[in-house]
Amino acid sequence: MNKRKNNGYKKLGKKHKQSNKPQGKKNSAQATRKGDKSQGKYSTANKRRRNKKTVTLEVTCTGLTNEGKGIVQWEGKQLEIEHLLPGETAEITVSTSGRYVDTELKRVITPSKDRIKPICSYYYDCGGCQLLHMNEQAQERFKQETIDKLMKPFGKPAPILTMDHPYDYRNKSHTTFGLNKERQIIGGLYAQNSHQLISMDRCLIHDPKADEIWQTIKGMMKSFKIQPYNEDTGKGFLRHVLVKVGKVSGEIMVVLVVSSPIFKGQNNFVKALRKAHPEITTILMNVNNRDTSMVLGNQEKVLFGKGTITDTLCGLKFDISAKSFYQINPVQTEKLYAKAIEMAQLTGKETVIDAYCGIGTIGLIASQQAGRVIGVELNKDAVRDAIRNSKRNGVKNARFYQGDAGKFMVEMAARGEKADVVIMDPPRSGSDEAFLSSVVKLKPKRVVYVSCNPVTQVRDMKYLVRNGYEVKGIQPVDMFPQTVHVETVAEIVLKKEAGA
Ligand SMILES: C[S@@+](CC[C@H](N)C(=O)[O-])C[C@H]1O[C@@H](n2cnc3c(N)ncnc32)[C@H](O)[C@@H]1O
Repeated sequence: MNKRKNNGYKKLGKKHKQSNKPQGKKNSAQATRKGDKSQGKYSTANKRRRNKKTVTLEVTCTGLTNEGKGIVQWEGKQLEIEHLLPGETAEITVSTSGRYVDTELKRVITPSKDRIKPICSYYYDCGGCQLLHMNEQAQERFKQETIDKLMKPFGKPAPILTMDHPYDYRNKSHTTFGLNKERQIIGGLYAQNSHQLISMDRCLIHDPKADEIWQTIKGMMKSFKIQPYNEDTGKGFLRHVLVKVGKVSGEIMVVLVVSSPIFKGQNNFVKALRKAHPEITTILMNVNNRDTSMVLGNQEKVLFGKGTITDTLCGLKFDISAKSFYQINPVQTEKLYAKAIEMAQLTGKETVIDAYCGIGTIGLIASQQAGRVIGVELNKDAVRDAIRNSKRNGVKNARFYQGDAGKFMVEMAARGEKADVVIMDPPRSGSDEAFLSSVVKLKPKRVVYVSCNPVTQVRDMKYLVRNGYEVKGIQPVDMFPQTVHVETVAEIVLKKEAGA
């Protein structure tokens, strides 16, 4: 789509493919069929490999990209080197083929004082975390500087809210299974940007209980004659295990994502899993028989328990379904939501729209200080959870609707309805013009924008600023320690002249 026509609402393309491994480690993300597909045709990739020229260089890192990669200059080009830190000199290899550039960190010659030995032995292969080679202060500095740089058009963000114990925080994990060369069952995570399975037994940011559970399942597979699913052949049964943990309630959901609805020995399997882990409160089977990188399919069956878990956040209780979104770091979520509610400046009278509301968490917390709350969310299961959560918490002034938030807002604006505050928390792709143009028509006095992707947030905030709003404050929250990701919440207010 034409960029001008689209006002910048388009996907960004990747110019160079770069892969780097430190200390001469082999490139772990050697593309499987699927991995290759995502980067272009096989023939192009093969041709590229044949024409590749490789040089070894000694370089000095001058800074970090927003993705935490070290920046070095070479022949007038900026190269991005994974796991290299500012000020470090290092030996790297640069392989070129046409316009493609591959880089690899071979050896750090003068290490930065910020460099630490990663405490995870899978770090350089896995790719799930990107900052384990930096100490905590350097991670904090990197995140703050990245957000400061991106948000510069709107003023200086507040200091990032960090986490005291930045491990074990993920309340949701999904594990994939496969066979190794000896045809033994392995389980773990995919290498970054690939479908190469990295066998592991523990992820330091997962809830430890979740890792124990999938390890048990892996151990049970042989005796229950359960084969791991093979994406290339479409054969096998168990694709993934999804575990959701209620950090406050202790309730645990296990979802067995399988390729077929026929689960032989299902009852005995459930019995044996519950015996090994009596702490599991519900077990589901999700059937995903599509050739897709999506974890969950549409068909779901409860094998044990109520099919949801309940957890407590900001003093309210929330039911969470397998397919519903729930923030993955509840400790930091409480800080994030507290900031969002503070920025909304509610007095008890306002009409608040909770857009992209998920299971209704922000809206229901806001309802305690608002006149009424209207929530809108695309995912049917999440809306069902939100309605149930409203009743469960005795909330009388909140309504939740299923649908596209943009379309919902267009219809609200067309009916001439009013809203005082819009709290929006879209997915990584950000919001869209339909939604934002309707915000401009509805003229809420305040917009509180929660985002897990500051790049799309900046794009959307620029739209609002061009159309009568100003950004009053930005609060980054470290919801994803050890990774490059940061959550931000922004306070955006209608300028007096625009509201008149
Ligand atoms: C980042 S989550 C936020 C959920 C919730 N606010 C929370 O804090 O838990 C984004 C939510 O937007 C929903 N979503 C994605 N696209 C949407 C759309 N076009 N309209 C409405 N909701 C959408 C997703 O299903 C997801 O629940």
